[in-house]
Amino acid sequence: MTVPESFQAFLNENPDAAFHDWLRESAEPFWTKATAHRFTEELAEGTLDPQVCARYLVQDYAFVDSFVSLLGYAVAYAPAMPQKRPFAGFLAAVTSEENDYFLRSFQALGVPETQWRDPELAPVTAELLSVLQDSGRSGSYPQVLATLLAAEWSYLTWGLACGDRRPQAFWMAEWIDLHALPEFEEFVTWLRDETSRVGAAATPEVQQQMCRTFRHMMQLEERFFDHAYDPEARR
Ligand SMILES: Cc1ncc(C[n+]2csc(CCO)c2C)c(N)n1
Repeated sequence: MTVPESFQAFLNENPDAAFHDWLRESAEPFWTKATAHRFTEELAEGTLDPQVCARYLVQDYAFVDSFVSLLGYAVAYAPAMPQKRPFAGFLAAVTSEENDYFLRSFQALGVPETQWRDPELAPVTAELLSVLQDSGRSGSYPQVLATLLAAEWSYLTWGLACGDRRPQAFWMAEWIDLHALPEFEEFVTWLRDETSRVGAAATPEVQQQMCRTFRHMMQLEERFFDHAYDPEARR
């Protein structure tokens, strides 16, 4: 089944659909591959190889650092206080509790400081960082929304799919918790509604750009998980 190229055509076929439905469906098969990946399944089952987990977290620490800057752009570009507030609240959370999680995990997994502080970036990480940077510098609120929503909504989706499975090891259990907490779900639900509000009112050109960015992000999210298993793979 193919997804209509424009949001208007998608709406004609699905009159009750929201803009974010079009984004998600247009991002297949990557959406499903990124939200039901072997990595998150092994995380939930507690069978994830600590070395795979360490490799992932080192790259992700670099990712989250750039992600925080993108949230800063969201605060700047958001039209008014009702939108700035949720971004600012989330920004505060990501720069406090989450940073602490990474540092404790690096210690428990035996990752030396030189490695997490100044890691050699995998090609997929470098590509992700440049998408974040380009979105941030674009000056476009819709573009920032599409990028943030891809990263957040996909993580919430696998987080909720873990259900109540929590392995013994804190570096696995807490990584699931971070992406399944009610506060996180509340923020992502708000972000999804905000993206749909802005996307539905945007020009067809801006809608296309949001759709391309969301799909590209999802492709990179899948490759990001793959990399933890096969760091030498080149794609
Ligand atoms: C490659 C990659 N993509 C998305 C996320 C999701 N994410 C980035 S920052 C943040 C805030 C709260 O955890 C969340 C959910 C990630 N960690 N790594």
